[in-house]
Amino acid sequence: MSESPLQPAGLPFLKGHGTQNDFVILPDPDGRLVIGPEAVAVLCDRRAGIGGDGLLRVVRAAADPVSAPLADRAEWFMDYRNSDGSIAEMCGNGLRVFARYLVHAGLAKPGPLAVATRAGVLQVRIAEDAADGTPGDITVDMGVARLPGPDGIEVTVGNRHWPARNVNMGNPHAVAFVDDLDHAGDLLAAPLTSPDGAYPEGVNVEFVVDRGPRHVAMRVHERGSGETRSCGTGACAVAVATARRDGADPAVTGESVSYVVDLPGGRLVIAEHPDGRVEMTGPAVIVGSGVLEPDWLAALPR
Ligand SMILES: N[C@@H](CCC[C@H](N)C(=O)O)C(=O)O
Repeated sequence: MSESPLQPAGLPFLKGHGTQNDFVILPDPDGRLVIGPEAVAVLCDRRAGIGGDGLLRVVRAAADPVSAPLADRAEWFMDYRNSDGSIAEMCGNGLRVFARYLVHAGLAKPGPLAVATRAGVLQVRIAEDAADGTPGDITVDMGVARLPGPDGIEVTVGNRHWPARNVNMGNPHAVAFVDDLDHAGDLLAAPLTSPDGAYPEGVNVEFVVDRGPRHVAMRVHERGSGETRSCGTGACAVAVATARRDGADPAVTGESVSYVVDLPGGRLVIAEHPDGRVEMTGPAVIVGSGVLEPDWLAALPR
C-alpha cells in the first residue's frame, strides 16, 4: 500500500461488521491511498493482519476516478475489496457498515444517504438509535435483481448436486435449495458450478433451507472470501429466488413480498417491491479503531 504523502504517525483504521460479515475500514477521504490486492489480502488476514472478510475504503466520490462520474449524486464512494484482494461490484453488508462508519465519524446523519458503489449509486436509510442506545437498523435499496440465463445451473459439493438459480444483485449468485445446510460440507473450497464457463468472473454460492412461511436460512461461499457468516447481496438473491420458487413475483401481483433470512451471523429482512427494487434491512456495528504501525505499513506488498 502506498500513500502520498506517507503518514509518519501511521494509518487510522476501524473494524466493523454487519451480521458478522466483517470488514477492515480505511478512511481515505481525499483518495490518497493506493492499495494493491496483495496489501488488501495481508490487511484482511486474520493472523498476519487486522482480519476481515473484506476491506472498505471510504473515499469522497469526487476523489476517485472510478466514482468521479457519480459525484454529483453521492458524496461518498464505497471502494469494496474481497479478502483475497479481488474487486467486487457490490457488498450489501459492507454498505450498511460503510453507512454506520460515516455516522460514527460525524460525516453523515441518521436518515437518507446516497452512496456510490461499483454497482452505481445506492440509497441507504439509517434509522435513529433507540432510546437505550441500541444502534438503529440500516436499510439499503439494493436495486433490481436480475435473473439472467443460463438455465440449468448446477452446484456440486462432493457427491451431492443441486439445481441452482442464477441471480445477479450487481454481483453474481447461484442459489441452491438443499434439504440440510450441513450438506454443503465444510465449504473450505469453492463449490463447483456447471456448465463450465457459466460464471467466467466467479460466483457467490448460497445454500438455502426453509424455516417457515417467508422464512429461510442460508449458508454462503463467497467469491474472493470463502465461507462467511453473512452476505447481504446473497440474502437478497436468496429472497428473490425463494419468492420465485414460491410463485411470488411482486411485479405480477402488485404486492411487495418480504422474507426473513437467517444466516450464521444474524438475521436480515429482505423485501422485494412491485417496481422490482429489493430492500435489505439489518444491523451494522463499529467494533473498534486503531492505527496501522508505520513500519508494518512500509513492509506491506506494493
Ligand atoms: N459479503 C458481501 C458480498 C461481497 C462480494 C462478493 N464476495 C463478490 O465477490 O461478489 C455482501 O454482504 O453482499
